[in-house]
Amino acid sequence: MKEISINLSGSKSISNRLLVLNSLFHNSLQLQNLSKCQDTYMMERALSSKEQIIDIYHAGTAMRFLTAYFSIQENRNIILTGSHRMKERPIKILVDALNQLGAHISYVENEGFPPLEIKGKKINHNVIHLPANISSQYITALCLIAAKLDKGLTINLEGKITSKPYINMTLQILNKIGIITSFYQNKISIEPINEVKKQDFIIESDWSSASYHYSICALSKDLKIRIKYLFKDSLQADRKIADIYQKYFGINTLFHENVITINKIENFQYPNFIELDMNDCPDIAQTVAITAFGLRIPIKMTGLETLKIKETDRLIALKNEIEKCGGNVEITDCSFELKRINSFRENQIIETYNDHRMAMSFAPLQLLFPLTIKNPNVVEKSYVEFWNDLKMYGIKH
Ligand SMILES: O=C(O)C1=C[C@@H](OP(=O)(O)O)[C@@H](O)[C@H](O)C1
Ligand SMILES: C=C(OP(=O)(O)O)C(=O)O
Repeated sequence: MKEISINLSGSKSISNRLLVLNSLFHNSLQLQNLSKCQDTYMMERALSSKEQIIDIYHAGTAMRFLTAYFSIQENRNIILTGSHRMKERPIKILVDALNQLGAHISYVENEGFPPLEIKGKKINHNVIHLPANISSQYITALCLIAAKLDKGLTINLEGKITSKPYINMTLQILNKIGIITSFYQNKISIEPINEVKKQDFIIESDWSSASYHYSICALSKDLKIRIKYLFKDSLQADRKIADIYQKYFGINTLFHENVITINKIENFQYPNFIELDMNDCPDIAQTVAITAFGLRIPIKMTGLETLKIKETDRLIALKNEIEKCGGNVEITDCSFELKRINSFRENQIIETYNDHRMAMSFAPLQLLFPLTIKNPNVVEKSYVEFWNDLKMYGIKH
């Protein structure tokens, strides 16, 4: 059996939260294993920028978290902008919430979308209501600045809460650095604090990046993959990949100290049909869809209402590209169903629509049949070493 060892960099979600907190709390945190990805670079660059126009390119977390961050930087006026796609990703819920709290944010081009003009000022109010069904990043953005407000913040969430583990991640990070929070039913409360203690924070590696190695393991003949610095008890939503692949795709995960090993379970009985709610972990929907396609297992995923406002409309992108390769897909606004898998159509050119996860989720299919991934460098948004790591499996771009 071939054994491969992979070293991933830190979680992009954890890294981008900690960078904002570090900036708010005078660099009290000594961060280790920070993500090397482009979205984290964009966050670092924005936080140290002295410019008036700050461009965060494709980074959703940077756009949302920095909107809140800059709104409380007194005496600083900036324009926060991003890529063409970022200007299509909605931000009104967060802007309305911050303005209701006392911030001064306006739209430079289209109402409800970046770019934003943010006039930093002291925020006076400390209770807010906002819809929770569009993006958890709006809620995280508010949580990150909450302890810096004089009276802290109470956030009342309305409707279904999407991507909830990401909110839990934010609150657990706040707790770890000494900020008191509570999250009960639909109400989050965060207490004010002036300073946090000087401390080290070691960032767990990125489970979303690990998901592509799970897919490779599932589509390979016989592989054992070791991935460093991933934990059973993780802050990350996409840790769920281990459970999904164990249950449906026959991949066993062993958690050792500081490292996991994954391999195929012998004589695994694959299901005839898979049904999954992905509302907690939207970023691995593409990985799971492609593994199911490669293994020829029909699958229905629900809870995907946020996929259409990510780097691209991921539901349409998945349908288009899977159908090119021989699948039959039906989508709605919030679901994806791979109904039939005909014979694989080789040598297709896979469009990536500027979405890193389209490139990375389709790449493992090359273990089964040849295909070409267009604009392979999009992977840098979250996983700079992706193609280098895939060379170890003989997968090239
Ligand atoms: O808070 C975070 O770090 C993230 C939250 C999720 O976004 P939504 O809450 O918009 O689904 C996820 O898709 C994104 O990649 C990262
Ligand atoms: C959706 C993603 O990122 P963001 O929303 O932060 O741009 C992602 O990484 O899949």
